[in-house]
Amino acid sequence: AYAIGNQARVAPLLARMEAKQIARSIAGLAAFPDRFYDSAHGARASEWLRQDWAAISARHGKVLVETFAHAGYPQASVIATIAGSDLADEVVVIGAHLDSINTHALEEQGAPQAPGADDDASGVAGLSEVLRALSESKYRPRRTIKLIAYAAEEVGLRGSQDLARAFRQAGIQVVGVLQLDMINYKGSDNDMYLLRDYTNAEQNEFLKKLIATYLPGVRVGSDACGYACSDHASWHAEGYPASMPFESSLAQANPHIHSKNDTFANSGGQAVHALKFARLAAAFAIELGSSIP
Ligand SMILES: N[C@H](Cc1ccc(I)cc1)C(=O)NO
Ligand SMILES: [Zn+2]
Ligand SMILES: [Zn+2]
Repeated sequence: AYAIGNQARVAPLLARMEAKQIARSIAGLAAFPDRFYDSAHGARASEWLRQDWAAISARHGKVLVETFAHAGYPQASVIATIAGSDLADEVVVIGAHLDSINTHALEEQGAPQAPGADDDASGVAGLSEVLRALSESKYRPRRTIKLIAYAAEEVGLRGSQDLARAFRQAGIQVVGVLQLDMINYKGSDNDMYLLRDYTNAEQNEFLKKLIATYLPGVRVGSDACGYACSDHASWHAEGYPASMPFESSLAQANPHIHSKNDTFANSGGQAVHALKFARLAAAFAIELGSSIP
């Protein structure tokens, strides 16, 4: 059952999370000409993130940062693992995708052709801020927590499909998955829209309770993609509980995505919206990571 019982730990940790850190990470990722799954840039972005996560988590001392290579293309997924204590064989996953589309446009003086600031540097940057908060507080969960930046989402959820299948085949007990894909463009009145399709309804209710408990004032709606629109669907397909809180309603989604105009400036030039999602992801990881079994 979903329990909320770690307020004493979660509240101060959320308070230490900052929009400016998320903005820094978005800038680092959006600076690549593209993060296409099959380009040299895309492979370099993966290595950049591995190094960034290793540096962020060094002070924790018990975070393992590794890459997961995929067959057929150079971009690797990046995984940060915080090993659990007494329930270590149960795993909580929070994810985002590292790759961007490739516009195949001529490079204009090296100007980024596919910065993917919102789709999905924002989600990866949100994970980086969760990692920083967990590392600085030296948090030790009961269950194992994995932060995953997936390769190759834009070309058919290929990175997360490899990972979800590998976890299923290894019989890994994933108790919950949260996907952050596009979290920084505030296009609608509500702050978050929980996707109804390819997700787990009970876990979505738990997310609403987490928001009510830890994110007062954040307004939640729901919507449906109508298709497998991000990596949560890969985990759902393997029978794992998955959820995706989205930045806006479908109708008011960021119009700049999948173009060279998906810039940080076009997502408002700040990461205040993304911070809400990063805090939700941290609360999800800690409460599910340490709840009573
Ligand atoms: N298809 C998704 C974008 C996307 C995701 C959810 C919704 I609602 C609308 C649009 C994508 O490009 N993910 O990388
Ligand atoms: Zn996309
Ligand atoms: Zn995306």
